Amino acid sequence: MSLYSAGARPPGGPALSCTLTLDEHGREPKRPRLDTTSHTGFSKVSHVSDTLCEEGATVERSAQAPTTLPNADEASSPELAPEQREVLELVKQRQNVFFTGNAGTGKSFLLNQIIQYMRGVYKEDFGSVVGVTAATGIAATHIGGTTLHAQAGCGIINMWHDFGKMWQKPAIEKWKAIQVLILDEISMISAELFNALEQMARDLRGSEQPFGGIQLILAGDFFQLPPISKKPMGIEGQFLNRGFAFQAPAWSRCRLHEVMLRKVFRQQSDQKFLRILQDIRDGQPENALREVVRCCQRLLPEKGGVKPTQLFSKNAEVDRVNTAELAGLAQPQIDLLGHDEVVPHNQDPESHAYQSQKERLERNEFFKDCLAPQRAVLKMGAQVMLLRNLDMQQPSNMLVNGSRGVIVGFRKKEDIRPVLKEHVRGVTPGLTEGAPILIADESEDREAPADEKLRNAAPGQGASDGAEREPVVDQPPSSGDVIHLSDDDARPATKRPIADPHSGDNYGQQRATDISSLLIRSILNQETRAKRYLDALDRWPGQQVPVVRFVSGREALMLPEVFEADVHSAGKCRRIQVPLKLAWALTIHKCQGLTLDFARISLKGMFAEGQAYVALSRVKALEGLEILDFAPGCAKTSQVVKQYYRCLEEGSPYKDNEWARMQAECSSQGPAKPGNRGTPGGPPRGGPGAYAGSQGGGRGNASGGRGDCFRCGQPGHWSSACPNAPGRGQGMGRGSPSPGAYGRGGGSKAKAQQPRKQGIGAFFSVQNGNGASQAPAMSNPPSSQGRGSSSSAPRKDFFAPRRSRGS
Ligand SMILES: Nc1ncnc2c1ncn2[C@@H]1O[C@H](COP(=O)(O)OP(=O)(O)OP(=O)(O)O)[C@@H](O)[C@H]1O
Repeated sequence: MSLYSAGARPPGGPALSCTLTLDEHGREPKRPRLDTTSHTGFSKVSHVSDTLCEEGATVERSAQAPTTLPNADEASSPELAPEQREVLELVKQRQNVFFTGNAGTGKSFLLNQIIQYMRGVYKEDFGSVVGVTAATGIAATHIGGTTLHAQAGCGIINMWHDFGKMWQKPAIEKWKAIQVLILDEISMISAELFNALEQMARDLRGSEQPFGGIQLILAGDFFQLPPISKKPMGIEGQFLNRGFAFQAPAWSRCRLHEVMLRKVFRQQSDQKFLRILQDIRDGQPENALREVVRCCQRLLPEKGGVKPTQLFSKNAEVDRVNTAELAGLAQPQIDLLGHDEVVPHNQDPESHAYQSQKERLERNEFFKDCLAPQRAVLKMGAQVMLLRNLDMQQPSNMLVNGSRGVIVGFRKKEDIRPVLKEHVRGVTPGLTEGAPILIADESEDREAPADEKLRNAAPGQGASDGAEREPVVDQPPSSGDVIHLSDDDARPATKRPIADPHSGDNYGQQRATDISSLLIRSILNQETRAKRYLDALDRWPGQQVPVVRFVSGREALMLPEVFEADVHSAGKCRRIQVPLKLAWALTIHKCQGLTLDFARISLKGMFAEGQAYVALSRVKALEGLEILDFAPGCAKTSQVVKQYYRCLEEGSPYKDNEWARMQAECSSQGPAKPGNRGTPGGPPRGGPGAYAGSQGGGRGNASGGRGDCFRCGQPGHWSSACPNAPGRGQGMGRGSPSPGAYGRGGGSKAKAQQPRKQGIGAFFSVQNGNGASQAPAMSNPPSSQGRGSSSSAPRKDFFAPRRSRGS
């Protein structure tokens, strides 16, 4: 089955042939379409190749997964564009799909449709069977998912051995249960990560099928932001996050049906802007940018009191703008300090191990990098962004990491505690579903005007001492069913009962109702959850909890959340803080995936390929765009990506030497190449497993284990025939000898004589075309002699011709 459209020549590519056949169900294929009103410049609208049939290869799914998903009414959306429908069909047929297209072609929109469909199919199992993920937290917000890292259970990968976390029980269970993996913004997933996860999925699931038989639904646009690769620090085992996902051997292994979405929805009302964006995307930005600057270097007015979102390339600019905007609000400042703590693995405070783990944890970068600031400085009216996913079980109510809103009030901790306590006891005090939200208003009863209080406040008060200034009780922007009480709702109930015209409650009940109705819905009557929030609230030093009205119209109390990071072989770092960040300005990396009505964009300091394109393509029309500054050469396009898309258009396999180059880079710095099974002598080399072993206390030394099974660490067999692999008897959870427990050698296939200690180290290998495991490209292995170099030539599977694209 092949679908091609006849049409114009792709930029730099040959004219496309037109081959249309009926599919295997005898359906007429979707007609190729060229949308003259909003074309992306690609002549081929859809590219679906089905070499699974052509090559006689079938992708085996896990036993419990049906081969074709049933129809679910939810997904029969008449609004989908033809290519979007094409993708949905493939999804229903349980094919692996990658769909791409210009910014605004509805990739995330379609993912949401697919997710809705999957919910209909899997019903209550949806959460465990379908992994909804994106490359970044913010991108995940648009599809109600989580980051790929969180779903995978590996967290942020700094070292190859971090993949070892996936051998912990919860992660293994997740990987075993999952049948579908949805991943948005694939452009930001590196080849190294994609390859590693594909390998890990196979190992964890005990299946040699691509991704262990999980159905893959990948979306993204490689012309947008690339993966953030890391600077080599000369550290053994450092994970550099290199390459585009399509450069990974795993990409071709997954036999993806590639579909190009062609209709741009976002800018469909502004053809001129659409052409400009296309030129920038194509790598011909000079005239296009000149035109943008000519049209848009002017001040955009506020709309309904809302300022345009400002986009910058760097965090420093974002912070500067947010701080200035906050200062411009004539409202008292509320300083909320977070609670930081560390939890060493070792539980004996007298022990040396405890002390050293504690010190390591205290110095950990988590406390610098944590999204939630140690000191959150907020005001009424501040534009904020949510840093957590909340109420994910309720699609209509969902508040996701990245949701933007405005602070409309504060509630006192002392008023919230009793309400939470009631929920811990399973009682919902005074809560009526859909009860009106009560918000304090400025009143004649107030002791002093807010700004007067601010003037009276001692210099520095509330800034660093953890004591908040008086909360603002100003009238927030109004919303339909909000009742503005002329009182501070924190006032003791006995002092001034106020009748609620809707419920007739007195003030005391009303206050509880107010707080209850503002609570994250998933707390209601869920004792454990309520208890967790109560614990966090008690440990958090702040006294005022912000109420945020989100763009969706929902208002919610932003109770402190626990932000936590696992630090390998040391313990946990923790911060308890309200999950909010100022958001008048955002970095361009944070805005990928957003559609903005109007934006003020700085084109200065762009450092990544695709960055200018991402920034500019957020808005719908030139009239909604203000350019702050401009630097020549700000719009960069990746030549690799251009070539990849050319191949996609032509239906030819994409090949480059990048994967091999990454490996050569390793071997040039040391004689061993990743993937080699050990050479006698020397420390463990040759792959993350080896580094994990070495980091994990010198396991995998010269004395043993080279050539050990990558799965169980035992000598005498290869991982592909591991008798201890999951699904072949023995589980691989904590406590069983996990591959990560052992270092791996490089070089020869000599079997180790001595199994090493067990533990949860890292393990990671790449399967070559013959099913033999090899380690992936490593960065900066220290040079040493005696390491194998037998695989210095590019491995066959890295360059295996992709299945034909059907022409
Ligand atoms: N079939 C459709 N019908 C109506 N509107 C659509 C459709 N598909 C997408 N849209 C709208 O087009 C806009 C852009 O969609 P979306 O954000 O999903 O695009 P995208 O391809 O994911 O963009 P980006 O690559 O920039 O993240 C959204 O406002 C979305 O609601």
